[in-house]
Amino acid sequence: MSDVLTRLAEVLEARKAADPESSYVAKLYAKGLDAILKKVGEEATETVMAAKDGVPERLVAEVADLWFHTLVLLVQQGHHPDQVLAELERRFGLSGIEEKARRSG
Ligand SMILES: N=c1c2ncn([C@@H]3O[C@H](COP(=O)(O)OP(=O)(O)OP(=O)(O)O)[C@@H](O)[C@H]3O)c2ncn1[C@@H]1O[C@H](COP(=O)(O)O)[C@@H](O)[C@H]1O
Repeated sequence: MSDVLTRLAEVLEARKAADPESSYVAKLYAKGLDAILKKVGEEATETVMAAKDGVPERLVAEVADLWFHTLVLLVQQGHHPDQVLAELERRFGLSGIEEKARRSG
């Protein structure tokens, strides 16, 4: 669905076999689930602070960090970003049908 997400997911999957000293992601995997969840929480907080500060470039950078760490979480848990994109597409498809019915009805 998204070329960037697909390629990044491949790299994140490959990092499961990498030396923790050679890679940020491999080091995070080695620290375990709690360390990954802590990063997701920190990046979510940093995203909120960036939005409050009103600096658009910072918000984009923090959301990128947040998305990245949620991707690490998904892959570590044996999932793939395509599953999330499919869920969003399903919801969008549903709302699209509702919207169409509302307009025609
Ligand atoms: N897209 C990213 C990416 N986005 C953010 N980050 C890292 O996420 C961290 C963000 O955390 P913070 O903002 O809290 O900064 P920090 O204080 O340096 O963080 P900590 O080291 O304390 O965790 C930084 O260390 C960033 O380098 C990323 N690290 C790696 N990638 C990509 O992931 C792939 C695998 O990376 P490696 O495992 O390093 O090879 C590569 O393709 C990289 O481009």
